[in-house]
Amino acid sequence: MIDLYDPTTIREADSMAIGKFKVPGIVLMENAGLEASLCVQRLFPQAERFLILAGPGNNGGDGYVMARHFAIRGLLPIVLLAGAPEKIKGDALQNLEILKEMSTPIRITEEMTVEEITSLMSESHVVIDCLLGTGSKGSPQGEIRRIIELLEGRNNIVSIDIPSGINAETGEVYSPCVASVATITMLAMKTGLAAMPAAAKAGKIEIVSIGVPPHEVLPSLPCATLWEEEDAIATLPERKLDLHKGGRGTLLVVGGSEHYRGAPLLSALGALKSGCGVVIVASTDDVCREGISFLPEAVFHPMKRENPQDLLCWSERGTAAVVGPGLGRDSHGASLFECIWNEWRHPLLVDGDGIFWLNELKSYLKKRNDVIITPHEGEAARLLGLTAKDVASSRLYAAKELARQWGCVVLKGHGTVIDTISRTVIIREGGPELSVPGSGDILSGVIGTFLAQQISLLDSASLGVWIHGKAGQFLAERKGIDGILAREIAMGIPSVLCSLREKEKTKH
Ligand SMILES: NC(=O)C1=CN([C@@H]2O[C@H](COP(=O)(O)OP(=O)(O)OC[C@H]3O[C@@H](n4cnc5c(N)ncnc54)[C@H](O)[C@@H]3O)[C@@H](O)[C@H]2O)[C@@H](O)CC1
Ligand SMILES: [K+]
Repeated sequence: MIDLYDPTTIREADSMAIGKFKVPGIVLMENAGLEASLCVQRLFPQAERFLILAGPGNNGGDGYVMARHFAIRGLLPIVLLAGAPEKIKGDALQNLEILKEMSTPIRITEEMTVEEITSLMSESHVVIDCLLGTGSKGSPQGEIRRIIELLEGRNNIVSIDIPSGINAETGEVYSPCVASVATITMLAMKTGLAAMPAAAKAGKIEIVSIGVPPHEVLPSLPCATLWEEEDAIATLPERKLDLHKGGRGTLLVVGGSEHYRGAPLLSALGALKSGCGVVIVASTDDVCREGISFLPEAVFHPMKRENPQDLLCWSERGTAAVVGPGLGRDSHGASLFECIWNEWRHPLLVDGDGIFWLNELKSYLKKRNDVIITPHEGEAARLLGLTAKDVASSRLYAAKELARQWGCVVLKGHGTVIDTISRTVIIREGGPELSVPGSGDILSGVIGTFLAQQISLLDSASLGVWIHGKAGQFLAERKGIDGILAREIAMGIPSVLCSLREKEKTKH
């Protein structure tokens, strides 16, 4: 698990290092710049010529320290001051004054032609982006904007702390924005570096010390966490030797309609391939009849769509339910959804058409605190009254807002965000191979399986998304990212689980 912190928390940690631990700010900057310069050399051992683009704040200050340390090592740094050099103050100014006494070239970009700047960019082995850091606000303006535009298309940029032009809190990407091959970030990882779309601008991320132990200055609870394999291993349900299929959970899947017959079957397949004990597919007569040959391991309950209460006969045996895959948008779909939402007494996952009905019927629904909703960006946008573009540009914010309304949300898409108001998890496993029809149905079954085994909402959602993503990744490695069928993702899940269990054994 990688802990993530927003810029406000990082600023408070810097203040604590200065105030409580009495480490002067200029010493923090010295450590940050020295460590960052060493890190750049580890990443580019052959590089000799470094172009340091420095903005007016302390991010620029880190750059002057880096330039000095490159010069000490006999390398060739050049510093370009971008944007209002008269604004430079404090620790950054002091480091600039030191550098001015040395022979390192320092130039002001406003006094240079585009050709001069771009040829320096091309001649350098590494361009170092110290334009904007965690103190930046909104889209880059003025001279900094012009310089970022000149960086477009270069593949030798390393950003310091964050790529200039991202929002380090929300993961938003402004225009223009630096796209880096690596980002060297100070003290701890920023939330915006892990969240899409900004994560795609950061490249490889390295964390360097500012000379104080992070746990001494950062709060014990991070603002968000980035899940890793060890988290999936730690969350796996226990498997005793005398395990009975009831111990693997009993999941009710409610969905399917005239035109969407496959969705509940794929959800059930996802559940069975994730180790669910009993899966009951409650659907139309047709789906149940045809479903038996597709998935004989499932139990089928042909629904009386005019009498949704009939489904509640599974309340005794069932331990969780998924409602929505292919449910349909006719009045039967509405009454089935309303019945399950208001009367099902076990944890519930709402996906697909269930999310449509959640939005339509919200004023008729009882308050529940045991529900996971799994919208993609378009569905999230409808729930929030925003556009899909708004949601895509600020996924962390959208997930938090949905969690405020519904308790636990899985905002699907690359860099899935899971939010329960008090906790935020980001999962980066999986890629474009997962954007295929039925992939979300499989995911609903995977998460439903863990919910049915009494794992918490947050852990069920995180484990389900991680495993689904990893199964996609394994497939992509063997078959590429095009032409994957949703059922192949499900078929890959046992190998993912097996590899997690193997690693679990070696840990004990
Ligand atoms: N003690 C500390 O606080 C430490 C800070 N460090 C560095 O300091 C950075 C934060 O420094 P600052 O708070 O000075 O902030 P920044 O260096 O991020 O930038 C603030 C400056 O940029 C200008 N600016 C803000 N938004 C802009 C925009 N959209 N377009 C153009 N100009 C804009 C502001 O006028 C201000 O002068 C960190 O990212 C890190 O690199 C490190 O040196 C470690 C220690
Ligand atoms: K930067």
